Amino acid sequence: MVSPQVFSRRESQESNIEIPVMKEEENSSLVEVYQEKSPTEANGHDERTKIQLCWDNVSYVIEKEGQETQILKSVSGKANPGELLVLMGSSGAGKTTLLNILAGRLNNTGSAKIIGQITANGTNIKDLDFGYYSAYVTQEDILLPNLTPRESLMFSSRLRMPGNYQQHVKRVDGIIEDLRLMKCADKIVGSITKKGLSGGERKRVCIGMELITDPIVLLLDEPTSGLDSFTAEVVIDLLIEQSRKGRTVMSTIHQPSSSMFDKFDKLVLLAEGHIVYQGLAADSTKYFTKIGYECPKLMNPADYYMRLLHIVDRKNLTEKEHEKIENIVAAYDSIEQDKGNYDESKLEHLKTKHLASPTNFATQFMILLSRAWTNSRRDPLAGQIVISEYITMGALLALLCNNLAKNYDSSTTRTQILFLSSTIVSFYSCQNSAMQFPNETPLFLKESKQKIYSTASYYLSKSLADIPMQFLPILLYCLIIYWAIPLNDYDASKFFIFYFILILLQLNTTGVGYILGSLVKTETLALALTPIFMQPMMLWSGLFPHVDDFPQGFSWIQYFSVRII
Ligand SMILES: Nc1ncnc2c1ncn2[C@@H]1O[C@H](COP(=O)(O)OP(=O)(O)OP(=O)(O)O)[C@@H](O)[C@H]1O
Repeated sequence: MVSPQVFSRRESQESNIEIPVMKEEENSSLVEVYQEKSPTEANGHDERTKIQLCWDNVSYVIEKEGQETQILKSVSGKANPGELLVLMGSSGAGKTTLLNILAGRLNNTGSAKIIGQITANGTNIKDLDFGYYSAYVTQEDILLPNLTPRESLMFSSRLRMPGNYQQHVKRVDGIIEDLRLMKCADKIVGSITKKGLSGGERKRVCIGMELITDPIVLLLDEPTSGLDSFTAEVVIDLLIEQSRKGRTVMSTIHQPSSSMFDKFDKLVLLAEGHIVYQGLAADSTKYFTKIGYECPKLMNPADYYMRLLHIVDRKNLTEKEHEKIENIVAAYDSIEQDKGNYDESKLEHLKTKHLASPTNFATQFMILLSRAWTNSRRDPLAGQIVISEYITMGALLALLCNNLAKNYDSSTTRTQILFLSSTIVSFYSCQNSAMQFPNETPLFLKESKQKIYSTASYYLSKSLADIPMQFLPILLYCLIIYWAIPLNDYDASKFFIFYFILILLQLNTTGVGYILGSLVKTETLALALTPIFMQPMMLWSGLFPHVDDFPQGFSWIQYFSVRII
């Protein structure tokens, strides 16, 4: 077996797009040089496995309020190994839908139906665990903001691939080199609020995260969106390089520059759910000239196609738009060609393989704990805010109630302070954890869909990594109010009981916060949702009214409250 680097060195000297096939004698001599297992080998893929992905008469039908809408209209086509195939078309033409169907990310539901079949080397992808062979790079960059690219890739490799530490390091170094990430490998990824990597670097890291498993089919949704034309071209160059390693690379692209367009191997143009061109990108202008739509000489063909296929209002097509699309579709349909059938019979028949995590629960937990801890300790501001919240509230309470002990009838006030303490802990914990979660939900959903780890290992590791930043502020709060007021005799054991009860409450409401945070997509919504959920829990916590005064049959509700007294 040969490492991918060997392939890339050999192939970079080749200018055409032929898929390199190694001769047996070359292969065996290289085995002696490269004793290390390549990622492909580690994943169980044969080094020479190549996939032709075909889609045959695929339709996607949505049913809404009794009305059926056909998003994809019986489209057929194929993507070959060793080529970069680009999907283009006007907004809403169905590019992402097709890509998602090919990736196996869309399934039949009550309101959506997929018709037709998708095959990989002639086998229906439903009969394969296609995730084993393919990878999908989403339009959004799904990365943890406080990790570096090297750390992100390393955690991903350790979670997804077998091997020892040295093998993971080697694999990650190879990807960093392949994707030209050397300069930024040890910089923090960053986020909207925290400066980090540039858009192009971030996108390359996202591609690297998917290349960790050495997929044979690489699907990408608009990897160049939001990038300037130069950076976008760098991304395209990298995708071409990846395809030359024998991968089948398919990507949707918005508005490529003309020099970028010239680099595409194959082009699939979509209009209103129909494929209207499929073939060599370089031949597309000739084809459109032939059917009566000549691209002006000095115009970027990509711009021309976008204008030609542009529809102002999809629901109300003008007569002119309707006629134009009908003509282009009819011209394409009239071409006699084998559009969606598997024709690379020399490619190996794929066997059903199942995605199985290479790690057990304990390993997943340890890697996830280390990742979550690294990510959260690099965000000191969040911790500082939580500490200030508790210290401020503790100090205010201590200031107002510090002569409580002198007051002979202070039991009511003590009860109120206990209630207030439980409210503070519940609110802050719930709110802070709910706000954290929307940022991590896309990563968690993506990784759990890829069956990289179990939900339990993720939840446990996350809760444990958050503990220091949650236990410490509560300890500071207790130290301030318990002795300053004082809430009890100067008895250390009672102090720890008080602290312990607040910690239990904190763990509980943090869990509630995770649930709320996972229900919404933004921090703002999570913030808005917290009081809606927490306020009723305060209402029936037993302070007003007392549990004994609850309506008959409702006493159970006290257990769903922030009650600690
Ligand atoms: N589940 C769905 N329910 C209703 N409509 C849908 C659904 N999925 C897709 N659509 C509609 O199908 C059309 C095609 O969507 P798709 O995202 O595939 O377009 P696109 O070509 O990728 O567009 P863009 O370039 O703007 O991302 C759009 O009009 C979209 O609103």
